[in-house]
Amino acid sequence: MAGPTHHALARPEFDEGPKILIVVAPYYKDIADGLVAGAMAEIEAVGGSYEVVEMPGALELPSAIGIAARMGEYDGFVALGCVIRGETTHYDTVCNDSSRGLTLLGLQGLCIGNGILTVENYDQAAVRADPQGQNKGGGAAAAALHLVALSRKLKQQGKSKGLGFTADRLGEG
Ligand SMILES: Nc1c(NC[C@H](O)[C@H](O)[C@H](O)CO)[nH]c(=O)[nH]c1=O
Ligand SMILES: CC(=O)[C@@H](O)COP(=O)(O)O
Repeated sequence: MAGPTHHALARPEFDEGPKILIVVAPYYKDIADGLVAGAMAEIEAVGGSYEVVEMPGALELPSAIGIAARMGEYDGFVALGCVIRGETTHYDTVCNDSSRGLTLLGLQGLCIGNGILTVENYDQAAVRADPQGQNKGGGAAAAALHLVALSRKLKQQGKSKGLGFTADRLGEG
């Protein structure tokens, strides 16, 4: 069923292309491939670069980002995967804990786009993963890029005002 159109922000602009880590769980491979394609295109569109790492399932994505963030190499992260409801309550665990993990990392200052689909069936996932469809991979990348842009802007403002910037992000300091 068609719903209201979502408003998308204009793409942020960068003097220096951001380096993004795409962390994907190819638990449903075709779905994951569509999500990654959409994310790659969005990052390329702003002159950014990316690397891709795979994890077994959505539950591993927050941990993988937490580990990678400690390297201090990436400006932002995109978490991609798909959770389809099964017969047991495991669906709720995977959906809720993957989302909670990403949110907690985000609140610590990491720039993360959440592109983990949480759906009832494969068809719902397919239309959301398709870069020519709902393009949720591209949307997750766009979210990460907007956070990177905000982070850089605020750091720059801090510098121009002669303020020290507190290195309180994971992987800094
Ligand atoms: N059921 C789904 C999973 N389950 C696997 C978990 O994410 C995790 O890998 C396992 O519990 C080991 O820690 N993962 C998905 O990405 N999608 C699912 O539908
Ligand atoms: C996401 C899930 O929970 C699913 O893959 C697991 O299915 P089930 O609840 O039937 O074990």
